[in-house]
Amino acid sequence: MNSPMRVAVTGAAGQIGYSLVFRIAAGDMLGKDQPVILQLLDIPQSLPTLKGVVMELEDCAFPLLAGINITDNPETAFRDVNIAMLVGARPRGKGMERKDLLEANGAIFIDQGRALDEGARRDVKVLIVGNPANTNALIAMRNAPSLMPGNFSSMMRLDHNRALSQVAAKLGRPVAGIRKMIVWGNHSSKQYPDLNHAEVGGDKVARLVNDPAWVEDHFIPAVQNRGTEVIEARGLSSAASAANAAIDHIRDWVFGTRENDWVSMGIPSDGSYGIPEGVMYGFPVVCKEGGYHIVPDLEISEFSKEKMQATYRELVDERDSVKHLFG
Ligand SMILES: NC(=O)c1ccc[n+]([C@@H]2O[C@H](COP(=O)([O-])OP(=O)(O)OC[C@H]3O[C@@H](n4cnc5c(N)ncnc54)[C@H](O)[C@@H]3O)[C@@H](O)[C@H]2O)c1
Ligand SMILES: O=C(O)C[C@H](O)C(=O)O
Repeated sequence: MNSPMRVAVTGAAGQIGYSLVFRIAAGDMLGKDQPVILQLLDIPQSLPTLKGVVMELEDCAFPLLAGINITDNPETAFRDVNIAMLVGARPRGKGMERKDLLEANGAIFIDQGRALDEGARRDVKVLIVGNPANTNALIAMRNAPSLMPGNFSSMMRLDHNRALSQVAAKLGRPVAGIRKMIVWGNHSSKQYPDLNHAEVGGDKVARLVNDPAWVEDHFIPAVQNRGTEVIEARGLSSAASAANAAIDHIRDWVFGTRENDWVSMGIPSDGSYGIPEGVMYGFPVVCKEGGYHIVPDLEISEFSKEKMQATYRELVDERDSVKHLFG
């Protein structure tokens, strides 16, 4: 058996937390031979609820669960962590855009960035889920100057999985056969789900779909607006699918993406594909040996370039509105 890995989850008493922590403890994220210690953070008002979650974790008698700590102090939560999943933040309600949450949520990521900087392992993998995830991730990263930018990521995987699912349904093919999907940019309604490079069974998805109107008028808006649709239907934002995407994101980052495929991750932009440095942007990445690289040399159409720049511009606007929160 390996020695335990420490996994911090913030907002652990919330909806996503309730779907996430049980799956981590069951070994769905780090493997069936990897013990975990859960370091769960929430605000003082939510600690009574969190104690109930801990009781249930105990009652599952998970063989891989080597310890549980709960706290309302980010420094305690992030001490020596290998993985930090920053979920805790307010969700949007009906009629809101995710960026409307910046005011309420942005400041959370100052203290959490500082606490990661102070206490996390130097090779910590940080995933920001709390919305607006890309810009919150930028705030955390900018408040953690002693960690590398590459330690930080934001979640595009739910959008990526939604896009896979839309294509699988359109083609009547198993979702596992669809490869090389991309969701570029911001986790917002301006994101750009791009199926131009996607393949199934060696064929190009775009050729099999053969319906540009479906791509523009159905596929792209369906993926962009799926979060809103879930909120309309449930009265609450996506939780189980978000937790599932967070597990997929970390699992692939740790163990690598499958052969001949890639995933979408929000990562610090480095100038690739005409996206200047300075934002957290969804790119196609291959993960390997605990790291990742952006998939190079993809041919980008004029239509795609325009959409990629539009989602970039929104990220710049978000960044400019929270500059005062950077360390
Ligand atoms: N990136 C994505 O794809 C994606 C998908 C779904 C939801 N989200 C976002 O994830 C966040 C959480 O969603 P949820 O449905 O679990 O919400 P929720 O309201 O059910 O839970 C949020 C939890 O965070 C806690 N919290 C608030 N401030 C905190 C702080 N400073 N430190 C620690 N914990 C804190 C709350 O007490 C609560 O327990 C929201 O911002 C939501 O919009 C992102
Ligand atoms: O839409 C939301 O606000 C929640 C989440 O970001 C989602 O995409 O489901």
